[in-house]
Amino acid sequence: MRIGAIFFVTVFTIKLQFVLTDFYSSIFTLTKLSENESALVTALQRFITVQETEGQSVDGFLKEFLLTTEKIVKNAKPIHSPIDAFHLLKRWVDDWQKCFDIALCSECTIDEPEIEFNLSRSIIENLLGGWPQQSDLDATVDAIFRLWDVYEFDLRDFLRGKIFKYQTEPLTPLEVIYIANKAEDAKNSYNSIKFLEALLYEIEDGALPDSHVGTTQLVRMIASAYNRNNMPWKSVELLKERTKKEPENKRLQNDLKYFESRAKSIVENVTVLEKPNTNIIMLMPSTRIFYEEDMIRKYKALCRKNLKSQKALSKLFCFYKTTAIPIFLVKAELANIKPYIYLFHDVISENEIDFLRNTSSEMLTRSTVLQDTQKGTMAEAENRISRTAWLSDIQYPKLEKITSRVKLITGLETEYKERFSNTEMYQVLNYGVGGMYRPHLDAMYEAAGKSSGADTIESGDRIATVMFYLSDVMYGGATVFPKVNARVQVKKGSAAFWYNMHHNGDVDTRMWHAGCPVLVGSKWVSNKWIRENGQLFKKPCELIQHFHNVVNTQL
Ligand SMILES: O=C(O)CCC(=O)C(=O)O
Ligand SMILES: [Fe+2]
Repeated sequence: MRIGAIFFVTVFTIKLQFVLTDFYSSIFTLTKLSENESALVTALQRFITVQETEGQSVDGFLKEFLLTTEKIVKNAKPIHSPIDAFHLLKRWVDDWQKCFDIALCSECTIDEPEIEFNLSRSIIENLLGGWPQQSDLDATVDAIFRLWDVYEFDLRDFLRGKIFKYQTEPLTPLEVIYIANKAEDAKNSYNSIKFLEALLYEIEDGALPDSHVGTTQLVRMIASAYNRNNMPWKSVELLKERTKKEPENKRLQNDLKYFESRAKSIVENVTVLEKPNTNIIMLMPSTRIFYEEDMIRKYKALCRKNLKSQKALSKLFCFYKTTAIPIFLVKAELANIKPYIYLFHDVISENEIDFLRNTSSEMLTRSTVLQDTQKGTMAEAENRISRTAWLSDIQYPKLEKITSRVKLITGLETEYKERFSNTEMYQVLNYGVGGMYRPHLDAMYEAAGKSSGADTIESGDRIATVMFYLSDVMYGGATVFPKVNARVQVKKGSAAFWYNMHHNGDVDTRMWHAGCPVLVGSKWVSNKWIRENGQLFKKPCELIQHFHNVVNTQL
């Protein structure tokens, strides 16, 4: 019986049809996790009930966790923000795992509730293609730091679950300390101290509960962090303030004495806690692309502008087409003047968007970052936090209609073929927590850190990009062009179009662009890359006039 049980569990565990290497890299996969949590709750409820009916004592953690999680799952909200993702992953990686560990029983037989409960885990793991790991949680904390760095949202609001006008469940003090510790582990004292200070102020103001962590303990943690950063005078200041409130506290007095002597012994006290250079480069050090500081500064500034009001946005680069424009555009290109990015509104229907997203969904959960690298290069895969699916016009003839529309709006040949093609398959992307695509050029040439494959030799390079927006995003996620100071806001049903190459075949190095980190929402886009092949006798732009009623180039 016992051997049977072990065999049964093992079969379920190893019979994964596909393996998800991570969950954080797409909001879609995180949503799958959230949708399956109620099955875990049901399994835990059943486990507790059976144990109680059998007169066995039930572990206190299980009962308490069930109570809180039942409520959360009942009122489950979509996974929109990094806070939602953090809560979800923390539960799956730490708490649910702890439940199964508690119920793990090597001596049990198959008819015992422990086996049934652990089996339910294997079934769900099998269904999902994996179980979230510590690395998912770490990536989510990284995303929080990256988003704070780029968007500079109010940290105290953030702890209360508020990101600009979006409101979700607050972080618990223990969760904030967890995040602060992760920053400390990454030698990022600035973030660690800022998160702890925000927590202290929130607790002192009564906005967050101080359960589990007393404010005294928090003050001691902050003081010691300042001391580690050669700012013992700051530790002294904090503790002096605190000892006034708790004159009897011996620990505080001891700490104070120690920091006072440290302050005296240090010749040069640091006066300001330096914000580390936590730009997005440092988060993915293995990339082969080196960014100029200026590019990153502009990238961040453009991403941030995205959060300003529509009114402020409309002052930016703005350009309307008339029937006379195409000629003017060609001239502008030849004269090496500012390149243009066209924005088309309502260019893809709800029905087509659903088709692209739904058809990709299953592929997204199967595709791993590694599979993605087979199409591009390692550097390309590391450059973005998203999941990717490729849909071919041949396999899905419904897509041909969209492809002919691309031909109409661009004036370029767009037929998709397996070889010597005018275009590539549709690439559908869903971004993850803080998901982004770092600055890059779409053309495949070497200097952009990409290697070109056989298809590039046969079909030519990516002469132009048409990118459809398949979702709205509440905050963040704009497409920005740091070298030409342009930004395209995410708008469901719109498409952006630009040339990646000059008419002489050289890559247009002004067209560096990036997907800004997604702050709140789930961003879906689809690229249709147009190749050089077959475009020789085309006069790009000419056909735009036939479509000018859907053209709006306001960026
Ligand atoms: O998502 C975005 O805004 C940019 C995506 C992009 O540039 C790409 O997929 O090549
Ligand atoms: Fe791109």
